[in-house]
Order: sequence, then C-alpha cells, then structure tokens
Amino acid sequence: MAKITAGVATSHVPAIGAALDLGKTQEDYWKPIFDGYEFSKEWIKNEKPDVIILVYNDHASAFSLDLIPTFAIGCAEEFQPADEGWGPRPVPTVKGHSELAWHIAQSAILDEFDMTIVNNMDVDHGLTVPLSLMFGQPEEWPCKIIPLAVNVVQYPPPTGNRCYNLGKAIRKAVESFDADLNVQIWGTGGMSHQLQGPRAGLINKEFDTAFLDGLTKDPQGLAKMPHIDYVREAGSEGIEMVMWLIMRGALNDDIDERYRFYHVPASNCAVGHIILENK
Ligand SMILES: O=C(O)c1ccc(O)c(O)c1
Repeated sequence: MAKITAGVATSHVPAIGAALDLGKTQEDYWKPIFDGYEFSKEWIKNEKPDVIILVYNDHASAFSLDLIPTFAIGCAEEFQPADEGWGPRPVPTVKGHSELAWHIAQSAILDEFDMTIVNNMDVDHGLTVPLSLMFGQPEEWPCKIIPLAVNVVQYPPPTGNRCYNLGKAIRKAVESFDADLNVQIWGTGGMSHQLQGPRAGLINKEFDTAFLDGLTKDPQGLAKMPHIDYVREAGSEGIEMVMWLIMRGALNDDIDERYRFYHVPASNCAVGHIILENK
C-alpha cells in the first residue's frame, strides 16, 4: 500500500530560483535563506520519497485568465520547466507518476472534488523552486512528482477548509493505491507577501508564526479562517497559504513537527518552511 509519510511546506519565491541558477547562494543576501534549508536537504536524503505530490500555484505559465481550474492534477509522464520570460530554468525535467496521479484524480472526483485532469503542462517557479530548495542542483530530480496546481490567483480561490478536506481525500486515494510507495505531500507559496498596490511589501511575522503554530497544533481551527483574514493580515498573495492546508489535511491529526525555518525577506516575501512527519 502507498503511504503518505511526511508533509513539507515552503515558500516558492522566484528570485530564490534565480539566485541558485546564477550561483549567488553564498552572497550575504541569499546565504541565510539557503542555509535554512541545509537541514531539510539532509533530511530528505534519508527519507527517500518515491513520489511527491507537489501542491503549488501556476503564475500564468500553463494557465491564464482563459482557463482557471480550481484544482488541476498533472497526470502526464513528464512536465517541462516553463519559460517565465527569461527562458526555462536550467533544472531537470519533472517526471510524473501517471498511474498514481490518475488514481488520485479518480478517487478524489468520485469523492466529489472536481479535479481538472491535465495531460500537458509546463511547470513554473511555484513547483521548481521548492524542488531546488529541497534537492539543490541534481542532474535528475530523485523521485517522481505529481503537480497539483491550485487557483489562488483569480478570485475566488478555494477555501482553507476545502483545501484541508481535499488533503484528506488525497490521503484516502494514496492509501488505496496498491503499490509500496513512500509518498510525501508538499504545500508551497506564502508566507505573508503582497506584490502590488499601496500595501506592496507587506510582511506580518506575527501572523506567519501563528499560522505555522496552527498548522502543527490546530489545523482544523486554521482551516476555518476566511479568505479576508489571509488577505488583510498576510497580503494579497498571502492567500497562497491555503495550499499548505492541502498538505496538512493529508497527514495524521497528530504529527511531529520536525523542522521550522522563517526568514524575512526574500524579494518581497517572508520565507517560511516546515517539515511535519506522520507519527
Ligand atoms: O516576492 C516575490 O517577488 C514573489 C514573486 C512571485 C511569487 O510567486 C512569489 O511567491 C513571490
């Protein structure tokens, strides 16, 4: 039986990917950020997941205002890094797990979560920056990756509660997949940041810390938080944090918080990172 063993959440700031690709990790501005992921890089070497379900949002790379799926699951065999304006990032092709992805799509849709099935999609910094932070710069990504794109760009995004419950449906799907697989689920985006308007540059450490605490200790309470609280407290792009609740919903109620890292700023963003292990 396939099993979800751990959840990871991390910000996915595009400038972090550029810093790595351009060899700037030891510069004063970037070093503390990359140092904050050293523990995680060692941890994941030992954990050796077979598959990662990677929850992220697309930034007008694969989708646009023409087509806005709330939840889109990548069922293809592979996904190319997207060209976001400066050419595709020099990172490996993302290899999918088509069979498990289709199984999750079927199980979740029959459980009344209307996933969009995607067979052709490029993946942008939302997905590749977390991989770079956790795995560095390998020739090939060391495991299969199932992209799960969530609309957090065009109102209305899904509620935190719906995300949390989708996590539970994903867990059920994984546990009914008849193969001995070590599966992780990652939630990405956030933490507090706002990229435009008079409040551009907003950071709220108090809110972010409370969110990290709630994720570990009271995810059901956190799932009840309305959109307006994310936007008011964590900025317009802070709403990305609903994606972390998909990760949390897929884990046990009772988990071990293995690691936490928080740093301000990277570009306009508060970088947050947490590793949660199923007991
Ligand atoms: O801080 C930033 O620059 C920034 C830009 C785009 C993103 O998707 C993001 O998460 C952060």
